[in-house]
Amino acid sequence: METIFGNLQGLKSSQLKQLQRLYHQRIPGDRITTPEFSQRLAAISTEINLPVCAYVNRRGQVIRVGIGTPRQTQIPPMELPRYGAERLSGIRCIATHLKIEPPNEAALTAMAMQRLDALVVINITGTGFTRRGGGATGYVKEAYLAHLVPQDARALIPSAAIALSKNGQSTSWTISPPLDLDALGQQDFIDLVEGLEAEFRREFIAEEVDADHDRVLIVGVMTDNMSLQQFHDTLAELARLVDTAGGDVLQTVQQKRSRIHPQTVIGEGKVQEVALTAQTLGCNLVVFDRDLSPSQVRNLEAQIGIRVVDRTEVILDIFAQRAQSRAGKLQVELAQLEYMLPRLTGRGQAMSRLGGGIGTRGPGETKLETERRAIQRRISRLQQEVDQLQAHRSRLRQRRQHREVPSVALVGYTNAGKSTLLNALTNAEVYTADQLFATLDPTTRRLVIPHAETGEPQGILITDTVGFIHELPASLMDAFRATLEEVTEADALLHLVDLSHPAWLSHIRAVREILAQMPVTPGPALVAFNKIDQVDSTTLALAQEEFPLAVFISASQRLGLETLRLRLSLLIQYAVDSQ
Ligand SMILES: Nc1nc2c(ncn2[C@@H]2O[C@H](COP(=O)(O)OP(=O)(O)OP(=O)(O)O)[C@@H](O)[C@H]2O)c(=O)[nH]1
Ligand SMILES: [Mg+2]
Repeated sequence: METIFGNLQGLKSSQLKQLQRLYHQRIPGDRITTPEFSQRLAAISTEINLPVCAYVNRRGQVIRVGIGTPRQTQIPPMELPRYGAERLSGIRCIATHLKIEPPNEAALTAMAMQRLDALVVINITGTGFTRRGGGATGYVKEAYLAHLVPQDARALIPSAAIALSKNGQSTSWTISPPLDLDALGQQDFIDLVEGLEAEFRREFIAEEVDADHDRVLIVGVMTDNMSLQQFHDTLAELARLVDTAGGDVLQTVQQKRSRIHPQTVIGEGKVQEVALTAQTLGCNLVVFDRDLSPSQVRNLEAQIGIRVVDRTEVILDIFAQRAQSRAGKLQVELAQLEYMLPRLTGRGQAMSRLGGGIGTRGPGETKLETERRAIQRRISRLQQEVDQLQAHRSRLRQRRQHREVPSVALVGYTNAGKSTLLNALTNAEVYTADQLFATLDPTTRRLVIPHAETGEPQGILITDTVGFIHELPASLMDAFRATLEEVTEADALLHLVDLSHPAWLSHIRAVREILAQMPVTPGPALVAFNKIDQVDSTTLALAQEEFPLAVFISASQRLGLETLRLRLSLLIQYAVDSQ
């Protein structure tokens, strides 16, 4: 098909034919362009008085002709051949430009985004003629040859999260001095691209962190309803989540917006910047700091050209990696399917909205339907299993209650030190780590504390639970209901807070919000501030003032544990009395 891209309005059919005939041109494999081809392109461009771009592959075939600038005619990422940071796309662009000037930044950016082999910008004179028997001449004033150059991508990763500078200084390309067409025609193209690719490869290998780590670009959007502090906390937490999931965060791009862009979350220019940054750094994953709708993911992926995921997907991924027990795996699978299902449906709807016609009939839609039903069946099976699990746990709990052993559930933000505390109090051996969501499965242990009234030793049960996080994905809440029931069924809660974390106050709020959303109201809670070995006196004083009833401990240093036991017994006493 000889499609001419861009706005064709006002073109004569003879002009359209001339443009289409460009597709029949063949450029010798080792030349960037030939004087004949350049003149011909310039002649058409002069006649229609519009810039024209021709895209040529390594075999010298013209694969795309468009009216407009390189930026306007650029190939959408999804249609580009597969390429990575170590390669070029194998496509070059020969563009005409109506003014006498070197390639501008928009054109160079388009080159970088598509990882073009090269960009030739032909300045046209506005005059010229066609010799008898064909052969245009005199249309070209001069030409510029631009191409990407390898750079040390690590220099692009500042510790503070800033985007590429607006003027593109940090993207590396070179532009030749103005060349005449003969000089341009004599450039050895194969030498140029092979030399460049060898360098790109060398650099890529040198900086490759780990082949099976995702190379991640984070996108943060600061909206009016959040403070700068909140925004930074969110981004820092997202970076930790990505890290925990096994990704390397190479860059963070931020945008301030009063409202989220409905189609792409961030604005059009920012999407371009993300695409460019991701290409330049060789990222293979873009992570957004908020939940994305299925159509937002689609739009973004189409424009950026690499996989785009949201925060929930990262959390689900961590859970999937952590799940050890059968129950844990079951609940994670359920959460993942529940997250996936509306996204599948969404895709189906989008496809049907395109209307009937070639490509929309046949197995596409039906396959999706079948897939959807299969997933739904699996979800109900899993849900049944979770119900059984729930019933089993509840029988265990009844047996305990029957023996009248009071119970306390350890709750708190992820990484607060819950498992460390359980281990310190009961000599349990629960896995602890400076990672988010180290624990998925609840562990219950017996703990002996003095009775509040008699002072006699009494046994209670204490359960370590899965950590909470801001905006805990709804699908996780649902899937983990069997596990979370440990929280609602306990007589009382011990709410552990990492006081050494700068966002401790907002962590308390997040935990309380999640507790408030639980179907059954949990028992009374005692707040315990942990990691006081890492806390300065100002913070300590502030916490004491805000939470006069709280206990201060260090689980790992075993500080304040005696006081904690005493306060726990008071809490139990109060909880049991008020039941
Ligand atoms: N400095 C200090 N570090 C602590 C203290 N208590 C726990 N930690 C550390 O905090 C990190 C998290 O501890 P965990 O016990 O795994 O935390 P958790 O609340 O169970 O976390 P999740 O299971 O991931 O939700 C570990 O690296 C612990 O060594 C403490 O009192 N002081
Ligand atoms: Mg834990």
